[in-house]
Amino acid sequence: MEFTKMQGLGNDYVYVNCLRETIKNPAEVSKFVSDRHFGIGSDGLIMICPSKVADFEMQMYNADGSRGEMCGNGIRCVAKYVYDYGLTDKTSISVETLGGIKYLDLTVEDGKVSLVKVDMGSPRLAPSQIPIVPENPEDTRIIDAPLEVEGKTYYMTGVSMGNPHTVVYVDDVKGLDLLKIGPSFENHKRFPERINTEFAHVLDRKTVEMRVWERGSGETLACGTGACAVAVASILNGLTEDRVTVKLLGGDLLIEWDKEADKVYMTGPAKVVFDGEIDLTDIDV
Ligand SMILES: N[C@H](CCC[C@H](N)C(=O)O)C(=O)O
Repeated sequence: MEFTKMQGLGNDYVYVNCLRETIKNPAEVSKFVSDRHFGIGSDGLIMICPSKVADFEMQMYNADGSRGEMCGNGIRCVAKYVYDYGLTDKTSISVETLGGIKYLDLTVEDGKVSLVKVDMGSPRLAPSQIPIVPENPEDTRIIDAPLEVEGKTYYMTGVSMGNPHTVVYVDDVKGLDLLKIGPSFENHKRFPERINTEFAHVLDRKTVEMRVWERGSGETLACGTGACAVAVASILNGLTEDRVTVKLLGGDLLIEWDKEADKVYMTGPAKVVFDGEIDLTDIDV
Protein backbone atom coordinates (compact mmCIF):
# COMPACT_ATOMS: atom_id res chain seq x y z
CA MET A 1 0.00 0.00 0.00
CA GLU A 2 1.29 3.46 -0.95
CA PHE A 3 1.00 6.14 1.74
CA THR A 4 2.06 9.70 2.53
CA LYS A 5 3.18 10.67 6.03
CA MET A 6 1.96 14.19 6.84
CA GLN A 7 1.76 16.37 9.93
CA GLY A 8 -0.12 19.39 11.17
CA LEU A 9 1.88 21.02 13.98
CA GLY A 10 3.44 17.64 14.75
CA ASN A 11 0.07 15.80 14.89
CA ASP A 12 1.13 13.18 12.40
CA TYR A 13 -0.92 10.68 10.44
CA VAL A 14 -0.45 8.12 7.68
CA TYR A 15 -2.53 9.30 4.70
CA VAL A 16 -3.80 6.88 2.07
CA ASN A 17 -5.35 7.88 -1.25
CA CYS A 18 -8.38 5.60 -1.27
CA LEU A 19 -9.39 6.78 -4.71
CA ARG A 20 -6.57 4.38 -5.68
CA GLU A 21 -6.03 2.08 -2.68
CA THR A 22 -8.54 -0.13 -0.82
CA ILE A 23 -8.27 -0.79 2.92
CA LYS A 24 -10.47 -3.65 4.13
CA ASN A 25 -9.78 -3.33 7.86
CA PRO A 26 -8.86 0.31 8.66
CA ALA A 27 -9.00 -0.16 12.43
CA GLU A 28 -6.35 -2.90 12.35
CA VAL A 29 -4.31 -1.05 9.74
CA SER A 30 -4.37 2.10 11.88
CA LYS A 31 -3.11 0.21 14.94
CA PHE A 32 -0.30 -1.34 12.91
CA VAL A 33 0.91 1.73 11.00
CA SER A 34 0.69 3.94 14.11
CA ASP A 35 3.13 1.81 16.11
CA ARG A 36 6.34 3.87 16.35
CA HIS A 37 8.52 0.72 16.57
CA PHE A 38 6.83 -2.04 14.59
CA GLY A 39 4.95 0.15 12.10
CA ILE A 40 5.43 3.51 10.39
CA GLY A 41 4.81 5.65 13.50
CA SER A 42 1.87 8.05 13.65
CA ASP A 43 -1.09 9.30 15.69
CA GLY A 44 -3.37 7.30 13.39
CA LEU A 45 -4.58 6.65 9.83
CA ILE A 46 -6.46 9.03 7.54
CA MET A 47 -8.13 7.75 4.38
CA ILE A 48 -8.92 10.17 1.54
CA CYS A 49 -12.00 8.75 -0.16
CA PRO A 50 -14.46 9.73 -2.91
CA SER A 51 -17.70 11.38 -1.77
CA LYS A 52 -21.18 11.72 -3.22
CA VAL A 53 -21.90 14.92 -1.25
CA ALA A 54 -18.54 16.76 -1.21
CA ASP A 55 -15.31 16.96 -3.18
CA PHE A 56 -13.73 14.27 -0.98
CA GLU A 57 -14.40 12.26 2.19
CA MET A 58 -12.01 12.02 5.14
CA GLN A 59 -12.15 8.84 7.25
CA MET A 60 -10.00 9.18 10.38
CA TYR A 61 -8.79 6.45 12.76
CA ASN A 62 -6.90 6.96 16.02
CA ALA A 63 -3.79 4.98 16.94
CA ASP A 64 -5.92 2.50 18.93
CA GLY A 65 -8.06 1.80 15.87
CA SER A 66 -11.08 3.78 17.09
CA ARG A 67 -12.76 6.08 14.59
CA GLY A 68 -12.78 9.85 15.18
CA GLU A 69 -15.68 11.90 13.82
CA MET A 70 -13.43 14.83 12.87
CA CYS A 71 -9.75 15.78 12.88
CA GLY A 72 -8.69 19.40 12.52
CA ASN A 73 -4.99 18.92 11.82
CA GLY A 74 -5.88 15.98 9.62
CA ILE A 75 -8.35 17.81 7.41
CA ARG A 76 -5.81 20.56 6.70
CA CYS A 77 -3.36 17.87 5.52
CA VAL A 78 -6.13 16.27 3.41
CA ALA A 79 -6.57 19.64 1.68
CA LYS A 80 -2.82 19.89 1.05
CA TYR A 81 -2.69 16.31 -0.27
CA VAL A 82 -5.55 16.63 -2.77
CA TYR A 83 -4.13 19.89 -4.19
CA ASP A 84 -0.39 19.10 -4.16
CA TYR A 85 -0.89 15.56 -5.52
CA GLY A 86 -3.13 16.78 -8.32
CA LEU A 87 -6.52 15.38 -7.25
CA THR A 88 -7.98 18.90 -7.59
CA ASP A 89 -6.95 22.33 -8.80
CA LYS A 90 -9.57 24.10 -6.64
CA THR A 91 -8.39 26.34 -3.79
CA SER A 92 -11.76 26.13 -2.05
CA ILE A 93 -12.86 22.56 -1.36
CA SER A 94 -15.41 20.60 0.66
CA VAL A 95 -14.66 17.46 2.69
CA GLU A 96 -17.27 15.05 4.05
CA THR A 97 -16.63 13.84 7.60
CA LEU A 98 -18.66 12.06 10.29
CA GLY A 99 -18.82 15.51 11.90
CA GLY A 100 -20.49 17.01 8.79
CA ILE A 101 -19.23 18.56 5.55
CA LYS A 102 -16.34 20.98 6.13
CA TYR A 103 -15.35 23.84 3.83
CA LEU A 104 -11.71 24.77 3.39
CA ASP A 105 -9.79 27.63 1.77
CA LEU A 106 -6.24 26.82 0.61
CA THR A 107 -3.32 29.26 0.45
CA VAL A 108 -0.95 28.21 -2.34
CA GLU A 109 2.71 29.31 -2.52
CA ASP A 110 5.04 28.16 -5.32
CA GLY A 111 2.37 25.70 -6.48
CA LYS A 112 1.92 23.99 -3.10
CA VAL A 113 -0.49 24.49 -0.19
CA SER A 114 1.19 26.29 2.73
CA LEU A 115 -1.77 27.30 4.90
CA VAL A 116 -5.39 26.15 5.22
CA LYS A 117 -8.39 27.93 6.74
CA VAL A 118 -11.17 25.54 7.81
CA ASP A 119 -14.79 26.36 8.57
CA MET A 120 -15.12 23.90 11.46
CA GLY A 121 -18.86 24.52 11.76
CA SER A 122 -20.82 25.23 14.93
CA PRO A 123 -19.69 24.02 18.34
CA ARG A 124 -22.26 21.78 20.03
CA LEU A 125 -22.72 22.47 23.73
CA ALA A 126 -25.71 20.40 24.86
CA PRO A 127 -24.54 17.53 27.13
CA SER A 128 -26.29 14.95 24.95
CA GLN A 129 -24.55 16.30 21.82
CA ILE A 130 -21.01 16.09 23.22
CA PRO A 131 -21.77 13.60 24.96
CA ILE A 132 -21.12 14.27 28.63
CA VAL A 133 -23.38 12.98 31.40
CA PRO A 134 -24.54 16.17 33.20
CA GLU A 135 -24.61 16.44 37.00
CA ASN A 136 -28.30 17.42 36.79
CA PRO A 137 -30.54 16.10 33.99
CA GLU A 138 -31.86 19.61 33.33
CA ASP A 139 -28.38 21.06 32.64
CA THR A 140 -28.30 22.47 29.09
CA ARG A 141 -24.53 23.08 29.01
CA ILE A 142 -21.38 21.90 30.81
CA ILE A 143 -19.55 25.11 31.72
CA ASP A 144 -17.05 25.33 34.59
CA ALA A 145 -18.60 22.15 36.03
CA PRO A 146 -16.81 20.11 38.73
CA LEU A 147 -15.30 16.75 37.79
CA GLU A 148 -13.36 14.55 40.20
CA VAL A 149 -10.36 12.75 38.69
CA GLU A 150 -7.78 10.81 40.77
CA GLY A 151 -9.06 12.47 43.97
CA LYS A 152 -8.71 16.01 42.64
CA THR A 153 -11.59 18.29 41.54
CA TYR A 154 -11.19 19.96 38.15
CA TYR A 155 -13.62 22.40 36.54
CA MET A 156 -14.54 21.42 32.98
CA THR A 157 -16.27 22.95 29.97
CA GLY A 158 -17.69 20.53 27.41
CA VAL A 159 -17.62 21.23 23.65
CA SER A 160 -18.24 19.02 20.63
CA MET A 161 -16.57 19.93 17.33
CA GLY A 162 -18.13 16.81 15.85
CA ASN A 163 -15.93 14.87 18.28
CA PRO A 164 -16.10 15.12 22.07
CA HIS A 165 -13.91 17.49 24.12
CA THR A 166 -13.67 18.59 27.70
CA VAL A 167 -11.53 21.62 28.57
CA VAL A 168 -10.02 22.15 32.02
CA TYR A 169 -7.99 25.19 33.10
CA VAL A 170 -4.72 24.70 34.99
CA ASP A 171 -2.01 27.06 36.22
CA ASP A 172 0.96 25.04 34.97
CA VAL A 173 0.41 23.27 31.64
CA LYS A 174 4.05 22.23 31.27
CA GLY A 175 4.24 20.51 34.65
CA LEU A 176 1.21 18.23 34.09
CA ASP A 177 1.81 14.45 34.23
CA LEU A 178 -0.56 13.56 31.37
CA LEU A 179 0.51 9.91 31.33
CA LYS A 180 -0.86 9.71 34.87
CA ILE A 181 -4.14 11.65 34.59
CA GLY A 182 -4.89 11.52 30.84
CA PRO A 183 -6.35 7.99 30.73
CA SER A 184 -8.49 8.72 33.82
CA PHE A 185 -10.10 11.64 31.99
CA GLU A 186 -10.38 9.73 28.68
CA ASN A 187 -12.21 6.79 30.28
CA HIS A 188 -14.19 8.66 32.96
CA LYS A 189 -17.73 7.31 33.49
CA ARG A 190 -19.27 10.69 32.63
CA PHE A 191 -17.95 10.40 29.03
CA PRO A 192 -20.02 7.65 27.33
CA GLU A 193 -17.94 7.78 24.11
CA ARG A 194 -14.66 8.57 25.93
CA ILE A 195 -13.28 12.06 25.37
CA ASN A 196 -10.45 14.30 24.21
CA THR A 197 -9.19 16.38 27.15
CA GLU A 198 -7.54 19.77 26.77
CA PHE A 199 -5.54 21.28 29.64
CA ALA A 200 -5.45 25.04 29.07
CA HIS A 201 -3.79 28.10 30.60
CA VAL A 202 -4.89 31.57 29.54
CA LEU A 203 -1.89 33.82 28.86
CA ASP A 204 -3.92 36.92 27.93
CA ARG A 205 -7.26 37.79 26.29
CA LYS A 206 -5.93 36.79 22.87
CA THR A 207 -3.67 33.86 23.74
CA VAL A 208 -4.10 30.44 25.38
CA GLU A 209 -1.55 27.64 25.76
CA MET A 210 -2.67 24.02 25.95
CA ARG A 211 -1.71 20.39 26.00
CA VAL A 212 -4.05 17.57 25.01
CA TRP A 213 -4.67 13.96 25.89
CA GLU A 214 -6.50 12.63 22.84
CA ARG A 215 -9.11 9.89 22.83
CA GLY A 216 -7.53 6.89 21.16
CA SER A 217 -4.04 8.37 20.68
CA GLY A 218 -2.81 9.71 24.03
CA GLU A 219 -0.85 12.96 24.21
CA THR A 220 -0.31 14.50 20.77
CA LEU A 221 1.73 17.58 19.87
CA ALA A 222 -1.40 19.31 18.60
CA CYS A 223 -5.15 18.82 18.24
CA GLY A 224 -7.08 21.03 15.83
CA THR A 225 -10.56 20.23 17.10
CA GLY A 226 -9.13 20.52 20.61
CA ALA A 227 -7.78 24.00 19.91
CA CYS A 228 -11.25 24.98 18.68
CA ALA A 229 -12.78 23.54 21.86
CA VAL A 230 -10.30 25.53 23.99
CA ALA A 231 -11.15 28.75 22.15
CA VAL A 232 -14.91 28.18 22.47
CA ALA A 233 -14.59 27.27 26.17
CA SER A 234 -12.39 30.31 26.86
CA ILE A 235 -14.89 32.62 25.16
CA LEU A 236 -17.85 31.01 26.96
CA ASN A 237 -16.05 31.48 30.29
CA GLY A 238 -15.32 35.14 29.46
CA LEU A 239 -11.54 34.56 29.48
CA THR A 240 -10.64 35.64 25.93
CA GLU A 241 -11.84 37.58 22.90
CA ASP A 242 -13.54 35.78 20.00
CA ARG A 243 -10.25 35.50 18.07
CA VAL A 244 -7.61 33.46 19.90
CA THR A 245 -4.09 32.21 19.21
CA VAL A 246 -3.89 28.73 20.70
CA LYS A 247 -0.31 27.69 21.51
CA LEU A 248 0.24 23.92 21.34
CA LEU A 249 3.44 21.91 21.84
CA GLY A 250 3.75 21.61 18.04
CA GLY A 251 2.99 25.24 17.21
CA ASP A 252 0.20 27.82 17.01
CA LEU A 253 -3.30 27.75 15.54
CA LEU A 254 -5.48 30.81 14.94
CA ILE A 255 -9.07 30.13 16.03
CA GLU A 256 -12.01 32.49 15.58
CA TRP A 257 -15.60 31.94 16.70
CA ASP A 258 -17.89 34.08 14.56
CA LYS A 259 -20.76 34.14 17.05
CA GLU A 260 -23.18 35.83 14.57
CA ALA A 261 -22.80 33.01 12.05
CA ASP A 262 -22.03 30.53 14.86
CA LYS A 263 -19.05 29.21 12.91
CA VAL A 264 -15.60 28.39 14.24
CA TYR A 265 -12.67 29.00 11.87
CA MET A 266 -9.26 27.36 12.29
CA THR A 267 -6.20 28.48 10.33
CA GLY A 268 -2.91 26.59 10.32
CA PRO A 269 -0.19 24.80 8.33
CA ALA A 270 0.03 21.33 6.79
CA LYS A 271 3.22 19.53 5.79
CA VAL A 272 4.31 16.42 3.88
CA VAL A 273 7.04 14.40 5.65
CA PHE A 274 7.62 11.57 3.13
CA ASP A 275 5.96 9.19 0.68
CA GLY A 276 6.31 5.45 1.18
CA GLU A 277 5.02 1.97 0.54
CA ILE A 278 4.22 -0.75 3.07
CA ASP A 279 3.21 -4.42 2.78
CA LEU A 280 -0.06 -4.99 4.66
CA THR A 281 -0.61 -8.58 3.52
CA ASP A 282 -0.67 -9.92 7.09
CA ILE A 283 -2.61 -6.97 8.55
CA ASP A 284 -5.34 -5.88 6.13
CA VAL A 285 -7.31 -9.12 6.13
N1 LIG B 1 -8.58 11.79 18.84
C1 LIG B 1 -9.72 12.50 18.21
C2 LIG B 1 -9.55 12.55 16.68
C3 LIG B 1 -8.33 13.38 16.24
C4 LIG B 1 -8.47 14.81 16.62
C5 LIG B 1 -7.21 15.67 16.53
N2 LIG B 1 -5.99 15.01 16.16
C6 LIG B 1 -7.45 16.92 15.71
O1 LIG B 1 -6.49 17.44 15.09
O2 LIG B 1 -8.60 17.43 15.74
C7 LIG B 1 -11.03 11.78 18.56
O3 LIG B 1 -11.01 10.57 18.79
O4 LIG B 1 -12.06 12.46 18.57
